Amino acid sequence: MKKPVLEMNNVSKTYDGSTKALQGLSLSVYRNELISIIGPSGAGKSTLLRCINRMIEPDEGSRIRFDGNEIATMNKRELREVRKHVGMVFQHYNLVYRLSALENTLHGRLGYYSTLKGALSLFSDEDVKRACELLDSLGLEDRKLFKCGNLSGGQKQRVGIARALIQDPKLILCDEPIASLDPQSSKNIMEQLKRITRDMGIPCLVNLHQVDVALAYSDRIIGMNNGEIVFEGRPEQLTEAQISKIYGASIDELIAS
Ligand SMILES: Nc1ncnc2c1ncn2[C@@H]1O[C@H](COP(=O)(O)OP(=O)(O)OP(=O)(O)O)[C@@H](O)[C@H]1O
Repeated sequence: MKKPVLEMNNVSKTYDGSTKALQGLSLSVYRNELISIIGPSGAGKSTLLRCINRMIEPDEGSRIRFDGNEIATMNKRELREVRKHVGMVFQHYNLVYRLSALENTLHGRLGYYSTLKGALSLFSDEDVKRACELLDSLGLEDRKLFKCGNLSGGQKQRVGIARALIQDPKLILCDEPIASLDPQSSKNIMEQLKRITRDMGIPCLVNLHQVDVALAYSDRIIGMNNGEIVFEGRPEQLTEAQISKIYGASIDELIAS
């Protein structure tokens, strides 16, 4: 039987002792899967992604197995080791704008270097070569030495993807990766994520606000409402009634809003 890369069981997150952002949620993620997470604002999508690599600490009793290891109870050193293999792509890119696309990409390797070498940017020739190849493969061959602050939104996000890929990730988490992009750039980024999933076998878990994008690119869609999974299935299984259940509103209301 296929083994999941990520297995979440009974994961909860309560903020400030009262806001139940995640309520006993379970989810398995397999290789070669692009999974979209959709749901209204406040449903818990970002919290879910951030609990996976413990950028947010889940509640006690939550179980998160990644690549065969239990993350929820790991110490800091073990967690650092795991985080090396979990790439993250952010809505606002999280790039250092005064540095080049190449330097930002190389930052994805920092987990593999000593603090001193990293601080001095002493990256190996091999890593520099790989960073260049990744930027080439993402259509940024003529932008490698551009400062990231001077790149377009779509180009910035492709640098964000290159930085995630150079980590040698076993999983990529994307928190609203297209929320700040125009439709053409959004399409390009989703196609890149699809290519990564299909050709490199790296599963991507993607938070999205656009149902049409989720339908077009996902192998599986997770619908969340109020910290719970209220739909899980293939795009063709997502009916209008299911969409209303996820968003707590009719399709007409959603289109009008
Ligand atoms: N740091 C925090 N402290 C307290 N409450 C928080 C914190 N972060 C999130 N929440 C609350 O947890 C719930 C889930 O938030 P989360 O950001 O995960 O939702 P989301 O589905 O990603 O929303 P959006 O689509 O608007 O980004 C919300 O009620 C939110 O107000």
